[in-house]
Amino acid sequence: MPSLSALPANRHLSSAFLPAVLDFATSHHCRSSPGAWKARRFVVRLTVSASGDRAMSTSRKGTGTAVVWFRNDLRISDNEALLKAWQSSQALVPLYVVDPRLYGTTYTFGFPKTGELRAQFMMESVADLRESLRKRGLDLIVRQGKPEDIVPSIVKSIGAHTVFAHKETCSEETAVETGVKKGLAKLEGGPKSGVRLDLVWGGTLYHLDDLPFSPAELPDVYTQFRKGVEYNCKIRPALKMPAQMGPLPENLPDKVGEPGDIPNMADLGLKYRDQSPLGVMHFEGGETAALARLHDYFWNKDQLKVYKETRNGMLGADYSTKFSPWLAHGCLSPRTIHDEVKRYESERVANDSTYWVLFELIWRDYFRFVSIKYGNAFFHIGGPRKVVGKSWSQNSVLFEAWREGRTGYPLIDANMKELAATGFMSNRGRQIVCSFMVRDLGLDWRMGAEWFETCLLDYDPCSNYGNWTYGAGVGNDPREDRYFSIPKQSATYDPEGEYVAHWLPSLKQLPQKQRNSPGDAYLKPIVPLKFGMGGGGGKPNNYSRFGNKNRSVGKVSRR
Ligand SMILES: Cc1cc2nc3c(=O)[nH]c(=O)nc-3n(C[C@H](O)[C@H](O)[C@H](O)COP(=O)(O)OP(=O)(O)OC[C@H]3O[C@@H](n4cnc5c(N)ncnc54)[C@H](O)[C@@H]3O)c2cc1C
Ligand SMILES: Nc1ncnc2c1ncn2[C@@H]1O[C@H](COP(=O)(O)OP(=O)(O)OP(=O)(O)O)[C@@H](O)[C@H]1O
Repeated sequence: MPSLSALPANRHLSSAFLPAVLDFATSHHCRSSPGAWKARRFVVRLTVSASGDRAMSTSRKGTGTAVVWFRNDLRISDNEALLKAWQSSQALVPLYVVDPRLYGTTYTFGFPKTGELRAQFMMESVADLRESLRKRGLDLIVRQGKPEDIVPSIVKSIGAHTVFAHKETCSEETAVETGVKKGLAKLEGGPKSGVRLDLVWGGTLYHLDDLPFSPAELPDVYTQFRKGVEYNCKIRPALKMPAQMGPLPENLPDKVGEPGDIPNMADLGLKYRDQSPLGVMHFEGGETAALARLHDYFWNKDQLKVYKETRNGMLGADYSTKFSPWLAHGCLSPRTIHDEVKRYESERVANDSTYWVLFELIWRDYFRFVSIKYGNAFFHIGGPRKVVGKSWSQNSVLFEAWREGRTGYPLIDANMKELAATGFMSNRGRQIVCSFMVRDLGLDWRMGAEWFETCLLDYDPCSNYGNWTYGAGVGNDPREDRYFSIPKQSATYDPEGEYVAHWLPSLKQLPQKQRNSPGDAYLKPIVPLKFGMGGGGGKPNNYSRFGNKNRSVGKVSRR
């Protein structure tokens, strides 16, 4: 079987390569059995005891028909819901439901719930999934409506015994799961009809069942979580998927009608808009593009070995992996990335950088598990820590200036323009604009979080609200007063003003050193900075958790 590194460089994977790419897996095995955390306490141990292999069987012994309901798992590789549906049936129907609520408005401030660029990315991902399923002898049924109505109606038409899907954690998504369950229970025969919704866990690096603590006991500090999982758990290998997964049920069109068109932007009530060519790269939705990016970043460009030094950049495709949009929609699984990191470490080099990609993916896991622990508090103004007594302004003049990139601070304005034009912003930029909005403008952090929810290609409720509550001092951060000084951040991360001039062309005419403090040559700052332009202040943050270049990493490195 060809390995990823044997694939064609600098372009998307050809269809001929895809099935082989999807089947790669490593020989790592998981220590825990499902549900094991329930019986365990959080005990940090320095060794991992292997209690047996947990290789997923890929034989098909099922009966009847099953449905796989695709949600934020728009991939074939490492897809346990798909694999289980295939194993438990003789015929399988893949289904994607375009839920109109996702194209409504955000909860508190009424922004578009899904902006045009993310909607486009999602539909590209669905189209790519359909192509890949067709190559495996299946197809994708696409319907518009509420999953609570559509899933049971498809089940009824084809007489399926089980619906397999991935479990989500936030209340909007879990409410849909509950609705689907209820809809299935209402089918002829009621709950006794025996049609089941089988929700499987599958979007994280560490499996929920393998955690050394229950979600309720999850540590409130990231480092404790990370050490707990690193010392006690093994990451499961990406699942092997069968090369062919057909057949579809006989006479499927007679039962359910045509497979259904993938909506265009007008169908979703949106206008087509392309990502700005000024963006870090063009993000194309779908697993094919995701695997091509993984291959390109790790193997062609060999960037993984320097990731930790470059990851705080803001310009260009390769300062960081750019995996997040694909991860958010499940086009790429973190375990696939992990397997590839391990292969890279054995074939090329293992260093702090190769580890650091996993370190960041553990942050992603952490916020997902935190969302289980804290439920809707994650979205409330007081956050997981239920902070009360802080005054939060909703001043629309300040907010509009922030959102449109007109604050008079080039670093803020450039980042906000990049977000609106491309649906992407660097991690460095996100931290800075969040701090400025909350600490300097004193605005309600939820306005920022909801605007990010609209715009980001990689929007994911857990990572977004987790990071916003963290940045606003109401989340999982031992420090409440994390402040990013704009002068310091500009001097460290954009000393020549290249980034700001890229997004604010009028600054190009200024000498490089002046671009981040242009004085009268740019807009008047909308507010003074909390700690002035000196760049210091009471508690500036040059020592963020995100491991910038000023920080010694020895303490967290496992090596
Ligand atoms: C205010 C704010 C809001 C954010 N909202 C989101 C969001 O909605 N969706 C999202 O995926 N990320 C979010 N992030 C996290 C982070 O900024 C992005 O994941 C990262 O910039 C994506 O670029 P990359 O894939 O090149 O990351 P890399 O630096 O290459 O990191 C690799 C992967 O690690 C994960 N990761 C890295 N940093 C974080 C982090 N701080 N929290 C969680 N996971 C992380 C991502 O999955 C990322 O793809 C947010 C950060 C902040 C400060
Ligand atoms: N996937 C998601 N994306 C964005 N926001 C979400 C998501 N899931 C849940 N939420 C948010 O969760 C919150 C749920 O609010 P709701 O009023 O239904 O419950 P609540 O009364 O606030 O919570 P509780 O009943 O726990 O007190 C809303 O703020 C909603 O926007």
